[in-house]
Amino acid sequence: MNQSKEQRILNFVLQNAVRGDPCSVLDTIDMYCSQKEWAMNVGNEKGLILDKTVEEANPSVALELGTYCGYSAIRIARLLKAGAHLLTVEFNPEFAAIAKQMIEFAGVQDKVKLLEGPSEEIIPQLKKKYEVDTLDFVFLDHWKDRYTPDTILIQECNLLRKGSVLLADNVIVPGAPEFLNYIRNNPHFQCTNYPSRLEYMKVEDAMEKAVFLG
Ligand SMILES: O=C(NCCc1nnc(-c2ccc3[nH]cnc3c2)[nH]1)c1cc(-c2ccc(F)cc2)cc(O)c1O
Ligand SMILES: [Mg+2]
Repeated sequence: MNQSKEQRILNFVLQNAVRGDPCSVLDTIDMYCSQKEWAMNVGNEKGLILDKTVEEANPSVALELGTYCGYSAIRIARLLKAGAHLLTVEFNPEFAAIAKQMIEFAGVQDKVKLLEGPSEEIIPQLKKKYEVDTLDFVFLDHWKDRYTPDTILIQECNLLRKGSVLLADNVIVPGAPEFLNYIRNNPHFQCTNYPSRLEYMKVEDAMEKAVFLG
């Protein structure tokens, strides 16, 4: 049975990156996906916006929706302070299996908890089952039509506190118009747009930051 693209990316990392070195894993994924096969990792250009937002938020508890191969989970985890952790949600079992291996190879597995299943099921379990009080940072990078319902669900589950930071990928391509409309017209959020490029392409994309005002 021939390999999936995600398996080829993982194999390229296992053979070419430095075990235990997150930056080496990120650079190797970016090299493969810019030279050999495009893949929907946040990439290095939008990755720098993600880095700055995570550093500014300096979260104790972070949530990522949409793990994919684990690129942004590694990107976030490498910046977390001692004792901080990232919960990342992946719906697709094949993606989850690849991401688990990628995260372990990068050596950040102690900071990352990979949760398999649909976000709409997992979000309501975060307080009781995963012992979350509130989320300091949320990275939205899953199905674009889930950004709005999951942002509403996160609020309904009382998971945000004054100053919680949401960052959404792909608000131009593939696009999340309903989310932009929802979040920019919501008085409980202070929004900032960060124009960028679609990963590995000369195509315009953007990220949207939304700070919860309480
Ligand atoms: O679809 C994307 N990302 C989503 C993957 C995912 N990985 N996991 C999930 C999940 C996780 C829990 C869930 N719970 C419920 N639905 C769920 C979906 N979704 C995506 C697509 C593109 C893209 C751009 C241009 C193109 F021509 C084609 C594609 C670029 C990007 O940066 C993306 O992030
Ligand atoms: Mg994305």
